[in-house]
Amino acid sequence: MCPPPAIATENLTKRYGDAAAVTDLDLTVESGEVFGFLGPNGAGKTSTIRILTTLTEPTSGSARVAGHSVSDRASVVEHIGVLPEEPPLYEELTGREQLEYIAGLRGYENWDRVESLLERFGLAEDADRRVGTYSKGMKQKVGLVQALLHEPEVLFLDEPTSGLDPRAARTVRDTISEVAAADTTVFLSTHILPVVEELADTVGVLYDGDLVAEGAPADLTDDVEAGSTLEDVFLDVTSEQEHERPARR
Ligand SMILES: Nc1ncnc2c1ncn2[C@@H]1O[C@H](COP(=O)(O)OP(=O)(O)OP(=O)(O)O)[C@@H](O)[C@H]1O
Repeated sequence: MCPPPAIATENLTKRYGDAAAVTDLDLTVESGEVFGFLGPNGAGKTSTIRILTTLTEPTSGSARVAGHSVSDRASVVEHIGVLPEEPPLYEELTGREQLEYIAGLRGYENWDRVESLLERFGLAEDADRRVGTYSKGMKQKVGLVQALLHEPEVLFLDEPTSGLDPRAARTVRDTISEVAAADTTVFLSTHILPVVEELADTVGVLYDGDLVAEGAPADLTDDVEAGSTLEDVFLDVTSEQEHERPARR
């Protein structure tokens, strides 16, 4: 029997006043896959992620994550890890204290894993310095480690390689491959399309709150023309939409 999808939304809608950010979104992400969530600025990606991670409520429609309704915040939060655009960190804690604090909140006491992740992300030497003294990239790495520390079923990553140097970005991509190989579902939102091309099993393109293309990267690129890239798909789909629909806002 197939496991239930890791993420399933039905008619999911988010409005801010009169402005629609997400409109009747029907999205299914199968368990264990890496889903690349693309879309131009303002398409509604962050709003969708905020609903799926229970940070905001939908205006209408429904969503389930790891088998639980997003209205059941406690159950969803237990099964997910989140790296938002701005990682939530306590500047006054050291890197190690930050991770120990988050691990403690989750009742996760595998300190060896904390140490090995610090090592892996090149943070071990600076682990006893305050987070407030870290560079943007170091904060991003601590944010990622705290998102995946407790081995969540579903990992939400919003621009995970933002601000990282090439070596750190490589570590992040390798880490995503590894957690995906260990059956974690990864919901990956990024504008860096080669990362999606490398890692995603399925890609969805959001435009003005609607899902306008979805499929395996190779199928989507074949639909444009042989030899094209995901960037070509993105440009093709979004310019088609620009011509087809009047500005909604
Ligand atoms: N708190 C808010 N109040 C009002 N409007 C909002 C709010 N958050 C988002 N929006 C609007 O909703 C729409 C979708 O925004 P969202 O941040 O979800 O897009 P995005 O795809 O994540 O964009 P980006 O790629 O630029 O991060 C935009 O028009 C944005 O201005």
